[in-house]
Amino acid sequence: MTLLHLRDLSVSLRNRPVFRDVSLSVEPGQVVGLIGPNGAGKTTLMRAALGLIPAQGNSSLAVMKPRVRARHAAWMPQNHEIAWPVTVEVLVTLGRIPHLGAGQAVGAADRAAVDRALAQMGLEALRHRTATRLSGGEQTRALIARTLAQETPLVLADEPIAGLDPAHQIATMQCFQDIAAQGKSVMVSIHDLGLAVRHCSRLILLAGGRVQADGTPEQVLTPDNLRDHFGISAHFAQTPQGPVFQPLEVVR
Ligand SMILES: Nc1ncnc2c1ncn2[C@@H]1O[C@H](COP(=O)(O)OP(=O)(O)OP(=O)(O)O)[C@@H](O)[C@H]1O
Repeated sequence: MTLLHLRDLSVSLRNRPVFRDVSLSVEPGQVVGLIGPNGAGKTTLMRAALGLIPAQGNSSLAVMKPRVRARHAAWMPQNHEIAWPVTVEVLVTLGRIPHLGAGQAVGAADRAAVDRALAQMGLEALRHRTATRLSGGEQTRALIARTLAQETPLVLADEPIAGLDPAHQIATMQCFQDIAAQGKSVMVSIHDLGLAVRHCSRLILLAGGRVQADGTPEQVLTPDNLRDHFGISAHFAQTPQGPVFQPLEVVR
């Protein structure tokens, strides 16, 4: 079952084309890293795929009714600010709203999903703290937990690991791999190519208004693509500890 299908998706913002004719499918079991330089259109692509902004072409998510879509795809936006001074537990429980009927109270299954999400993000000790009084990285983890609590087949996350410490960056990417191993999929925009090559099964390189490459990290992070679309050179090696990618120099 395809979890996301985009066909010829194009977006212009204020009459400026951001990207055009993007076609792709996301199948179960994938951690898809959406990569590209600043302003390439990664956020815009995910928002258009979700139907949050107008687009030309087709997105299988955008045509769903909001309630159906919220059970199919969870969305973590790039802005990691929390608006309300609720506890972490309450914030994460908000992820269960798509699963509740009108007026239906949170039940045992919802509480279990919240507990799982808190554990996945290592937030048990913070569950009764006021979310707005957490550190920036802790707030980000709470928002990831809310997204996970939705327990959808597909997760779309916009730079979720930005601002996390190294251990939590790795743990979060491993959590996404665990989700994919359950037959779900995660699409994540990410600037840290070192973590992307280690934890993403597939990379989609968006640049110059187009998908420039789509495949395994080895297929996408070629010296030519790194030079042409990121303006860098890099060291990319397979090691006994897995693939290691280190950006080296700006080459333009
Ligand atoms: N509301 C808007 N109105 C007009 N232009 C916009 C708007 N939002 C984004 N853009 C433009 O669309 C382009 C793509 O922006 P987008 O945020 O999708 O890029 P991105 O790849 O996510 O970037 P980053 O890596 O910096 O987060 C940029 O040129 C940006 O200036």
